[in-house]
Amino acid sequence: MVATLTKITGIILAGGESRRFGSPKAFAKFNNEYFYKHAINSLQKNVDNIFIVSHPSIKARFIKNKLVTVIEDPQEYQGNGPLAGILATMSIDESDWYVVLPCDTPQVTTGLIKQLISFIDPQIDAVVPIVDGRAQPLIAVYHSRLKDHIEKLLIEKKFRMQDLLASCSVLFVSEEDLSLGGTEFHNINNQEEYKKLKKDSL
Ligand SMILES: Nc1nc2c(ncn2[C@@H]2O[C@H](COP(=O)(O)OP(=O)(O)OP(=O)(O)O)[C@@H](O)[C@H]2O)c(=O)[nH]1
Repeated sequence: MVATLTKITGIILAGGESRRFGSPKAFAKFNNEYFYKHAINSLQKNVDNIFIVSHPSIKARFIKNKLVTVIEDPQEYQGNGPLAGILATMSIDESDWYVVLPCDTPQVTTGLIKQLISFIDPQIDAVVPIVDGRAQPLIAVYHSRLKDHIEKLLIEKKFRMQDLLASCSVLFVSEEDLSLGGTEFHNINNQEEYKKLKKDSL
């Protein structure tokens, strides 16, 4: 729970197809924990509640509890990418801010999420890190006022996170602004990257 009256919800995106990986990435293991569990661990001390947004075929496999709810993408946008998952959560949960995480960055930390939240400012719509010169919109914080805008983008078939970033007020934070361990943003797309992750952690 955060120490202010601002309500913050975590969104774990787990509705992708994992085609390159070959099986649902949320249930790959790192350090004896499912990938999605690492996302929960990094969020739980920083947010008031957590939504996992997944698809019907794997929804039942996630462990739910008082903090964690599992939902699906809106049917009309299933398979259209992360924006639908963010909208699904904003539509049923009333928070001020939403911390978004993918389910395939098992090295994400509580400290990183805490730092991202520390940049929240009522004047902006989103806090998005820039790592290795690239914006990281799937490990970022979004204000609830973006809900109608995200819905409009989806109706217009603008499904890319970039479409959102280009049309709202974003505070981009650099690697220098964040004290990083270096691996927090590493996402796992295929078996080769997964093997390397496990090897490097030995
Ligand atoms: N809720 C939701 N999450 C998604 C969707 N598409 C991707 N994600 C999530 O976004 C993150 C990054 O996804 P990607 O690795 O780009 O895509 P993927 O579909 O999981 O994998 P590939 O099929 O190999 O492209 C992962 O956590 C996915 O589960 C979607 O349509 N809905």
